[in-house]
Amino acid sequence: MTADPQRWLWAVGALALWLALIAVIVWRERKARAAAHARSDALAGAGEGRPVLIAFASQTGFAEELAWMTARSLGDGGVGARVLSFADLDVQTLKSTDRALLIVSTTGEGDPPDSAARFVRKVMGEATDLSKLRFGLLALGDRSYDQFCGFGHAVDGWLRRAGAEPLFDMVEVDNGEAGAIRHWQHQLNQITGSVTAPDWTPPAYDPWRLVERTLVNPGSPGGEAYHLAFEAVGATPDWSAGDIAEVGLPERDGVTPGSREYSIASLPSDGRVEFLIRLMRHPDGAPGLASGWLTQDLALGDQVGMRLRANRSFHGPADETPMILIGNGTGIAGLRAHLKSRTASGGAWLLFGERTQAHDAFFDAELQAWLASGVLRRLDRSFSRDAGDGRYVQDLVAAAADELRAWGSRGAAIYVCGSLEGMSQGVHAALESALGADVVLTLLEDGRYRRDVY
Ligand SMILES: Cc1cc2nc3c(=O)[nH]c(=O)nc-3n(C[C@H](O)[C@H](O)[C@H](O)COP(=O)(O)O)c2cc1C
Repeated sequence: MTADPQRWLWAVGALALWLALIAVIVWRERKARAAAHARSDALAGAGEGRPVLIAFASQTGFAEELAWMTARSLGDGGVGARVLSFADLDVQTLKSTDRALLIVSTTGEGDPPDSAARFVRKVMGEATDLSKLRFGLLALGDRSYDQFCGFGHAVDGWLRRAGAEPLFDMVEVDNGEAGAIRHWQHQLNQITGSVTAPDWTPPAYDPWRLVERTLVNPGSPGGEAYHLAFEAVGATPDWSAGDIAEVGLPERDGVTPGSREYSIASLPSDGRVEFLIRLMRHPDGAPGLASGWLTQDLALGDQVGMRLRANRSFHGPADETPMILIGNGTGIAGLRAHLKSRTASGGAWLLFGERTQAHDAFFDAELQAWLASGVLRRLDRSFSRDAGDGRYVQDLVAAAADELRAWGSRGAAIYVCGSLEGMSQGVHAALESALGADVVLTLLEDGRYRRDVY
């Protein structure tokens, strides 16, 4: 114990500052939730009788988008709806609801979205009687993964075991397939008694023009990575750091191959949407469909169809909250948008891994400028192919355990962007060793550990 009054004053001051910071974070979070609740309440009052509960578990925003479209369709058919994220869903709400529509995606290797982590542990971990509940389930997934709609199946099985009665069989959506979504709309019509098919065509693509393309890693032992910039042909829309762009692929042999999603690396204030895209190659060396088209075939001045999608689960925290950004390869794109939107207030720490310092230190000049301005408090990079280094980003996480704990105790939020295999799993394990598995789970459940991995 110290008797020095000045030290005491410093300690009390630091504690007061910390408490104020936490209060601001909680207040901001509440404000955002209150806005969503207000939107939901307006829809809940749309019809007669008890509103249908619509709950979504979304990692990259698609399930959330479909949840609001579902609510609007019900509202148009005279049925009120209440929209909730799985993050806000509890067993009491389910018990007191007679009809629920659940829209859930699967991430990782058959895993639930991060925002559903608490629901999985607290609600699905316990036996419950939901025999008064009737439900419909829309499961989003992608058949190229081993566990297609893994979380959808887990929720379906759990609800049935709890005695809930399905209104119709689970609708599975493979990679946004329009036919399956139309089938879901058809089921909604059964609920509202409506015969007209609601217009659910996703928002049209807007035209954007390629204005810049630079190979950023000539000579790299890794695949070529390109920095691309597109300007809107019409008005530039608004978006936030963490959001995603869907780029429509051109028709080939009469077939439209759908779209590809890329993390946006810029902000509206840049006046353009920027990406960092790796040219993928097939084993025979042929370029990948989307990355080959965007990085090789498309010429400057050419137009593409693109729509921007809110990816709320990767939006940034309040500016006062320190951010720990972790990523590898082209995953720096989404992290760069966050760095661009930061001020020196909360500051950021970037841990980044690539192959070689000489060729793959992406956005180095910008990072140095952010270090100088104080936005970036600390920069740790590893280069796995460099002699004398050989580390991956997860090794940086492991080596910085003490400092991570210190940032954690100041309320920092952790954002991970990059490859799922290897990187995000390795980083997750390294975070668990550094902070403890319980702490990592709590961070995940509190939205202070967010991931955008692919
Ligand atoms: C990193 C990642 C992992 C995924 N893992 C799976 C999976 O294991 N099984 C599956 O069916 N779909 C998987 N998907 C596909 C998503 O479920 C699908 O894209 C869904 O439409 C996303 O919806 P959301 O934006 O609401 O999260 C994965 C997608 C990503 C980006």
